[in-house]
Amino acid sequence: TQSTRPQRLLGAVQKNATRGDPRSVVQAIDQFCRQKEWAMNVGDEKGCILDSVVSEVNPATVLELGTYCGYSTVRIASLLPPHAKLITLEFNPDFAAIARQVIAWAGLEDKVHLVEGASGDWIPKMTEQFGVKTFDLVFLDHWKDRYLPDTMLMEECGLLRKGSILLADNVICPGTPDYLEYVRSSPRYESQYFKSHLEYTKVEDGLEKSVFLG
Ligand SMILES: Cc1ncnc2c1ncn2[C@@H]1O[C@H](/C=C/CNC(=O)c2cc(-c3ccc(F)cc3)cc(O)c2O)C[C@H]1O
Ligand SMILES: [Mg+2]
Repeated sequence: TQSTRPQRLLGAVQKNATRGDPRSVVQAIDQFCRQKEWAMNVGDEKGCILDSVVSEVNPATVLELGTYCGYSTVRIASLLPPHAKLITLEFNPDFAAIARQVIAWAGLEDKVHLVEGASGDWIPKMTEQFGVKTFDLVFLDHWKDRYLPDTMLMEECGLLRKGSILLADNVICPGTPDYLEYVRSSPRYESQYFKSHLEYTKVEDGLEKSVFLG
């Protein structure tokens, strides 16, 4: 039977990356996506912006919405301090299965909790299930029409504190117009756009970094 693109991406990691070396996993995926098959990972160019925001925030608690194959999960987790926790939500079981193996190959399973399910169902359960009070950093990279409703849900559930950072991928391409309008016009956020390019292409895209002001 035919393999899927995520399965072929995992194969490239297992073939070209060194077990326990997150940077080699990231490099193997970027090489696969540039040379073989495009895939919707945040990629190397926007990935450097992601790295700089993670390093600056130095978060103890991170929430990622939309794991896919685990590329950004590995990038983020590899930069976390010792006892920090990254919870990543993925509702497609096939993607989740691939992501688990990518995260394991990188040797980061102790820092990552991959939860299979929909963000809308799990955001309200974060505190009771994982003992998380608030998130220091949220990386939004799931269905683009879910960014705004999930942000409002996180506010309602008290998961954001004064200074929590939201970092959103694809605010230009494919685009998240309602989310962008919200974080840029709301007095409760201070937003900044990081211009970049759609992963592995010359098309414009960027990340929006928004600080929750409480
Ligand atoms: C609500 C919810 N809960 C849990 N997991 C969720 C979820 N919604 C999606 N997910 C999971 O996240 C992943 C979805 C990500 C959606 N990302 C995209 O659709 C996406 C699309 C492009 C793109 C750009 C130009 C083009 F021409 C074509 C594609 C680029 C990107 O960087 C993207 O993130 C996989 C899915 O199972
Ligand atoms: Mg994306």
